[in-house]
Amino acid sequence: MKIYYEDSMPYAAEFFADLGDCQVFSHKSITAKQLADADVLLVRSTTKVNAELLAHTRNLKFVGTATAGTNHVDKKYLTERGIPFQSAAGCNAVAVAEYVLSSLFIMANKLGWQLQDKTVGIVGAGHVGTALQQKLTALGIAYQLCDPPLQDAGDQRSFVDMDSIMQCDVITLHVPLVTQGKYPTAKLFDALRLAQLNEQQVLINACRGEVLDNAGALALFEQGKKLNLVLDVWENEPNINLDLVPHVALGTAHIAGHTIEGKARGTEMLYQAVCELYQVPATKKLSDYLPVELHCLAIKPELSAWQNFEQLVLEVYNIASDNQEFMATVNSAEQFGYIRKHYPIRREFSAIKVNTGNFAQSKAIYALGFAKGE
Ligand SMILES: NC(=O)c1ccc[n+]([C@@H]2O[C@H](COP(=O)([O-])OP(=O)(O)OC[C@H]3O[C@@H](n4cnc5c(N)ncnc54)[C@H](O)[C@@H]3O)[C@@H](O)[C@H]2O)c1
Ligand SMILES: O=C(O)[C@H](O)[C@H](O)COP(=O)(O)O
Repeated sequence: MKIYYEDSMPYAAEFFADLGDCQVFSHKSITAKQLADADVLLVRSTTKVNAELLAHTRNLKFVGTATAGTNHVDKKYLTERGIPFQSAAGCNAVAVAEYVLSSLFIMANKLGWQLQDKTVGIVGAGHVGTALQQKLTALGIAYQLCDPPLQDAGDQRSFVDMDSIMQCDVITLHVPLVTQGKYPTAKLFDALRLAQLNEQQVLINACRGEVLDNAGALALFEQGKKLNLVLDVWENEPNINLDLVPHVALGTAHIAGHTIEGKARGTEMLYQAVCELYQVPATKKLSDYLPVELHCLAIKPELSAWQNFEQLVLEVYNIASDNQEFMATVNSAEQFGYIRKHYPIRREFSAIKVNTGNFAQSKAIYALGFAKGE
């Protein structure tokens, strides 16, 4: 079996080496001819999988993306050719939820907020939206959910419409990029909707850049409109609109899902899918490879409950550092790609033990996802 995998998939060599002849490739240089003998093609979102890329493949039996988003894959074309496809749904939901939580603490400091008084509007209540819902519940922060497709499908949670979402203090977007159908998400936040936001609201986009009209946002900024935007994703990556960058409150290079766990879980999910397809027992698991985190944090009794929540969250992931590097260095498509490719190892809360002692809010700390200390 000839397996081609993208070089940004952590632990791909460890997972796939025994299954066949593995070839690692870069999205920058891969050609249709090189893939001619592929049986299995494994990518992340930087490789566009379409008729052009697969033009020479004759034996292709599986395409997988180790990501949640699938808009870089022409699924219709794969179906027409009868090639099974699988994504890694949910692999990085916790990572994105932790990114949003870090943004909330930093934005609360900037705006002089008490987070416990604010309401978060979650648009898209799938894997990421639900992971975020759980963390907000742990902290006792109010939220509203908007997800018409899930509501139609009979999800029993309580949902609101976009008009109610527009009243929330924070609006955070977690939808796939959908260009057609009953509930499209492309430019869901167009210039008209952006103009309705007031200067006390915060809008976070950590799903796909095309869900928010970047040119529209820039035009509003240039007209003097004050918007609090947190952008992890940008239209037309990696050729993003660099003029927009200095206007955003927090900006990052599409790394919300880039914890080591989030990325590696994607690889593991594709390993399981390939094993199933080839009816080989899946004997390897992520915990065989993930570095054991020895870091242990402690509650500080002299701080309030909310100060403790904040110090724990920011100790594990502080978006302000990523924002600082992004703002200082992003000046081209190449640099955008460079930041992503060289993103330092980031862990999820679950890798960090917290000693809570007799802290009254211990339950909340563990419900946030931290591991139990002594
Ligand atoms: N920035 C990152 O690193 C990162 C990481 C993970 C995912 N993502 C993006 O975020 C998206 C969501 O991820 P997920 O794992 O939660 O996916 P998911 O499929 O589990 O959930 C998406 C939810 O959005 C809902 N939805 C679709 N159209 C909608 C609309 N018009 N209005 C409201 N809700 C709508 C769906 O019903 C679904 O429940 C992915 O498709 C991907 O594009 C980005
Ligand atoms: O859709 C996803 O899973 C995320 O956007 C993911 O973080 C993309 O990561 P990349 O493929 O660019 O490494």
